[in-house]
Amino acid sequence: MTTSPRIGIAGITGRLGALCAEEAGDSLAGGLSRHADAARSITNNPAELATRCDVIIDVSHASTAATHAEAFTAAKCPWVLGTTGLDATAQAAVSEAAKHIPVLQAANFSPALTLFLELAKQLGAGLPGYDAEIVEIHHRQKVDAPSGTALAIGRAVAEGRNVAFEDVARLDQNGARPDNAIGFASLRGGQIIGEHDLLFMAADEQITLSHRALDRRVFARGALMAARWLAHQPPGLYGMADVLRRKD
Ligand SMILES: NC(=O)C1=CN([C@@H]2O[C@H](COP(=O)(O)OP(=O)(O)OC[C@H]3O[C@@H](n4cnc5c(N)ncnc54)[C@H](OP(=O)(O)O)[C@@H]3O)[C@@H](O)[C@H]2O)C=CC1
Ligand SMILES: O=C(O)C1=N[C@H](C(=O)O)C[C@H](O)C1
Repeated sequence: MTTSPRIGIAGITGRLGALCAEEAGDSLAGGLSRHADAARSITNNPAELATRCDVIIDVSHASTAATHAEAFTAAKCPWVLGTTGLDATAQAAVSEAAKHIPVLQAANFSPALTLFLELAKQLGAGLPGYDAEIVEIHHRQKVDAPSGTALAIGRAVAEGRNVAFEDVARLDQNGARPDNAIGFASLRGGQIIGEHDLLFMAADEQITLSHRALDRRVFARGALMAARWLAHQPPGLYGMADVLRRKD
């Protein structure tokens, strides 16, 4: 393989996929869409895209994840998966694929948000007994809620507290909060790119960690950084923190 891997984009017609294609520049080897367009090197066949690429960035739709897992595994093609909203079956297919090919799964490709997750874990560990709530706001077209990032933040807090996320997450549940609960609230409207707040609240003080994506390109640039790194890794399941920790 050359040092600049050939990159394919699944979801190339989408808001983020189109930006990833622009950021890939000359490295772009093709795209995947439900509507093939040979003139633009866009196929509707994931297996075909995989034969043309050294790595695929997937920012499409949760319903495609299991099919993509199978196709990219068969082609031995590294897979950067940024799509959110996967159900348990799709997530299991991702984990299975990572036994055979390099897979980098990240709900948020922003470098700052990646560090936010580490801070969330630290705050979870350091502030036992504080109520933790996550508020996220996105554009009116977003299909999944809570956002993948909000869920990742919740998982980081739970990990810091050494509790099982499934036991403490209050998804779609209001009412009184039991100890250790992690609450979620989602707002949708306009063209907001992505806002996440993590609040820790006690009777006598409160701390809030906030992230605002101001330009969707922050995700596209992070996805490209991840793809160029993942193309040279052995099979396994990676995250954005692995990319930021790289020594090169
Ligand atoms: N990891 C990260 O940093 C980020 C992740 N995301 C995630 O990336 C994904 C895409 O986001 P975004 O670009 O805003 O979404 P869009 O809806 O703009 O794009 C998704 C593309 O996926 C394709 N697609 C394939 N199957 C389906 C289906 N069943 N229903 C709808 N679309 C389908 C569509 O292309 P076509 O019609 O041509 O097939 C569509 O253009 C989401 O899961 C989002 O949460 C978003 C931003 C940042
Ligand atoms: O759909 C989006 O737009 C975004 N999705 C990701 C998520 O679900 O967390 C990341 C980002 O917030 C934008």
